[in-house]
Amino acid sequence: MVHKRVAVLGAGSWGTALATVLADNGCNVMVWARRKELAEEIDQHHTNQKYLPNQILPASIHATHSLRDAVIDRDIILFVVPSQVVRTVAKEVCPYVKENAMILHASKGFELETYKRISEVLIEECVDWKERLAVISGPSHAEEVVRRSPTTVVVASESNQVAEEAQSVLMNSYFRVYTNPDLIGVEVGGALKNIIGLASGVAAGLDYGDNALAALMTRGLAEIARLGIQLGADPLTFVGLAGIGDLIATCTSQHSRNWRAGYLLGRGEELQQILTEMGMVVEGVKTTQAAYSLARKYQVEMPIADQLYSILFQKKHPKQAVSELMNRGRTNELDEIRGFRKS
Ligand SMILES: NC(=O)C1=CN([C@@H]2O[C@H](COP(=O)(O)OP(=O)(O)OC[C@H]3O[C@@H](n4cnc5c(N)ncnc54)[C@H](O)[C@@H]3O)[C@@H](O)[C@H]2O)C=CC1
Ligand SMILES: O=C(CO)COP(=O)(O)O
Repeated sequence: MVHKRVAVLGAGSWGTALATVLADNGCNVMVWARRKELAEEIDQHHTNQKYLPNQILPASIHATHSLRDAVIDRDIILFVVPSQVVRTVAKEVCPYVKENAMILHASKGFELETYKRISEVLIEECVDWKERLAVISGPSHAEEVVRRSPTTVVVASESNQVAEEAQSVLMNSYFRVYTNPDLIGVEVGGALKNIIGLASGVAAGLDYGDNALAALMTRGLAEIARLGIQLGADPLTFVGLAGIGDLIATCTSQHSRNWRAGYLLGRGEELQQILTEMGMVVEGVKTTQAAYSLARKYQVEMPIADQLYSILFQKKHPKQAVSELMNRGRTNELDEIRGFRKS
């Protein structure tokens, strides 16, 4: 295995977990943390108590508060910050990133102002990155990865060589990495599953059972695929790890911040209060806004996303939203998946 020099930009739960995988694989890892105290905690005490409590990190992981120092002379730059701040971080590091460095990202969302995918945002900020960029996605809760619990992910790139290089750097005995050429589908699947994760949490908060969960996941996947196909994705990607795989992990796990936020909404708590108390990124909230607009732009039906939008931003009662979903006009399952609908 080639031992690369990697910068991990973002010291939240997922950045720290991916840093652990890379350190286990013998890479020289430098994590960038926005807060100086967190950089010092990771660098000197080998912990990240806020995001991954009670976990001892490999002592070989170093951390810095300086973005410039983090990326200088690194072979791989891995972006793992919340989707809405990718552009700012990319703009700041672009001048310091080594020529030919591989650019990876693991963020799951769209940029709200532009509705762009994260790879599109990265390329806009640094056009040179286009040929050497890949995304990591799939069912991978950070809390389980740091325990070295068996996990499978997918890396997608338009360049097969870049995808295979990323695969060989990340893969190990507990972290199995598949490649996929469908960058669009993998990014869209990773982003949109958070909407259905939130909706599944709402259903649990309302004390609905397995039937409702199965309905949300199945019909949720249909609407993810409908929008994804319009955005240029390969439909088969949605039956892979970045589609159904991540949907299962998010909709059925209490590790999921999206599921938890949805659960509390279903229990009647206020969105702002939930987000403040959680203190972690809940990507599905902004992704629901993006999907609401994208569905209209591309004229795609996304009834679950639409109802979740009304719960989140228009104070619709979750039970009312469920009633409206159940009482939609009659339809044919397969026509809907294919995107055909009787008016
Ligand atoms: N946690 C997980 O298990 C997984 C998370 N992801 C994705 O990874 C991305 C990052 O998520 P997590 O690490 O889980 O988040 P987190 O909530 O654990 O931590 C957020 C991180 O972003 C930083 N941050 C917040 N605002 C910032 C700003 N303005 N500028 C720079 N940094 C800022 C915080 O300081 C913190 O380090 C998200 O897109 C998420 O969907 C993907 C797969 C698994
Ligand atoms: O993407 C994830 C697991 O694959 C993490 O989901 P949450 O952001 O909902 O915790």
